[in-house]
Amino acid sequence: RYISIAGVEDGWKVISKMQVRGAPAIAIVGCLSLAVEIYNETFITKQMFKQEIEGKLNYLVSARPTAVNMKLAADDLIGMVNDWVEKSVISVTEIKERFIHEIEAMLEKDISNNMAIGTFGAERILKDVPSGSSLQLLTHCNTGSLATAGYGTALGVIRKIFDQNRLEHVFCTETRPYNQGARLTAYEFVHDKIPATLVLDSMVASLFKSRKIAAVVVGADRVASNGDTANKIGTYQIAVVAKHHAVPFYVAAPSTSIDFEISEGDRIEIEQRPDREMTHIGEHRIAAPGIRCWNPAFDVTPANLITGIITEKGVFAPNDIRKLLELQ
Ligand SMILES: CSC[C@@H](O)[C@@H](O)C(=O)COP(=O)(O)O
Repeated sequence: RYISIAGVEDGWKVISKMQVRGAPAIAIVGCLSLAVEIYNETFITKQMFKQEIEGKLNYLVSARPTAVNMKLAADDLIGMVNDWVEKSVISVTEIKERFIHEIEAMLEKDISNNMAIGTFGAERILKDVPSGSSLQLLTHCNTGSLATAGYGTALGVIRKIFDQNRLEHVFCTETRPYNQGARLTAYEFVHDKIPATLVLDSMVASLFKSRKIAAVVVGADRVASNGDTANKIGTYQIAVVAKHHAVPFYVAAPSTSIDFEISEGDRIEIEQRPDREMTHIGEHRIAAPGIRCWNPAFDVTPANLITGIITEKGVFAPNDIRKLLELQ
């Protein structure tokens, strides 16, 4: 479904209600909602522009707390505006135009990041299988075109392996309780005619036992500087089970999902979602009335369960992710 977004208030709502979701898409839609809002506004002074965009970007950051992309985008944009404001040669109109241009550029940058992640990830995963043979993968949640500006992160890696005719099959988890796997990832696989099978979250151990899964590849909402990774609830238990079955476990994430200011995963704020997402499917109640619920939207996979973090700059061992800073 297409939903019109007239400004920041709409942007905040679609993010908070998860009509738009996925860490990169949250940042891009949030920032675009601000671009739309200011497009027809006239600013008298640079200070007025600066104050307005700062307040509104920080408001957008508050829509969902775990994914870091919106926060990093807000910090970058605020930093840029501060620089431009200090340069007295630039008019407020020019600052506004540059600001909107920077936001539009996020779309193209995200797609090119995802293509690079796809290439690096495919290369790494295929290195471990005999040349010319095809492989089976598992993914969790949705990390595709519907979670990014296009192509996808973990799903981009899967697309790349498929494009190279090396994908025998991919399994996607249902991803309870919001069912991003069943609703979105499955949709993208069917749409692109990628050979795929849906499994329940509780089937992963059995899947590893009964099928030869070459690797797990998932996305990230926030990677801490020690490589601990927050991603959709259920990711951690897949990583534990993957370790038991000696299945390599990869996180695919652009540098816009890496938070070098957070030292370890325990410091990442985990969003709690409403009980209703667990107790109901659509309008239909499935849980016994009166039962209490615990509904964290994300969990943190410790770095020692992660084989590699696939970024647009290459694949890093989780404890080496800080090397990415040297490449920026
Ligand atoms: C490229 S999207 C990466 C992550 O944002 C994704 O794996 C995920 O956990 C999404 O959670 P969601 O609650 O649907 O926003």
